[in-house]
Amino acid sequence: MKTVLEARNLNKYFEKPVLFHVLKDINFKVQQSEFVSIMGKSGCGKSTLLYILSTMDTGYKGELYLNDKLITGQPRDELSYIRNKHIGFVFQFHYLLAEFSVLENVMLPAKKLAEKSNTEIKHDAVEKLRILGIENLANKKASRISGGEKQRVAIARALINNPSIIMGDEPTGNLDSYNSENVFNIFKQLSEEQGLSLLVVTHDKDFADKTDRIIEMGDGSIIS
Ligand SMILES: Nc1ncnc2c1ncn2[C@@H]1O[C@H](COP(=O)(O)OP(=O)(O)OP(=O)(O)O)[C@@H](O)[C@H]1O
Repeated sequence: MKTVLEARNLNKYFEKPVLFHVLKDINFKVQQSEFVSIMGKSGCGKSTLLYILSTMDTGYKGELYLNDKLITGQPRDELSYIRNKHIGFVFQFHYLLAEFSVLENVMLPAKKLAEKSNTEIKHDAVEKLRILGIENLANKKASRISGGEKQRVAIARALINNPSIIMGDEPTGNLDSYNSENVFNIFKQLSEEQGLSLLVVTHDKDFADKTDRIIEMGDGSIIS
């Protein structure tokens, strides 16, 4: 089985207002096609960990590998490239551009990467919308669709560059139970059918119980 993401001995300290050891010897792997959730009480360090795993925060000790490549210590522009190319993000709030169409929103990360023509990007974006069952929304303004639809558009946008892993920070935190289940089913399908790995921070026990594995954090450590 191929390892997509690996954290080795991650430690993180906040220095202000007082020295605080927020992440303590975090070690884990996420395999290809694996759907993993991270749970733990408020303040135990989940967001801090996700910020490091997503390559946004470089102020930590230990090593981070993506597709067996050492990420730690890479220059800032390389990290930005890696983030855009290999990691898809889905947040609690969708951060779609309200005045842009659904299709334009989905195309944006691929335009930023600038490895394909506009025609190819458009074709890919329509394909992602089709996978999510919302190709009929392509030309609607992002401000004119429902909350559940917006989150599906956000997932399509996260998929546009064919990432190795999708990271989610409370992706169902703002949704009702019907739409939460919908998002879960989409993630499950992506892992099973497209071989995508998923790593999702959630407070939703029902959601986490259905994933392949739960990483339980407590007080900055992995406790199970
Ligand atoms: N920039 C910072 N400086 C100092 N302390 C911080 C900083 N950011 C977070 N913390 C502290 O680090 C700890 C972990 O915070 P973090 O946001 O990672 O927790 P969390 O598990 O994601 O919580 P929640 O579930 O409420 O989102 C908390 O005690 C928080 O107060």
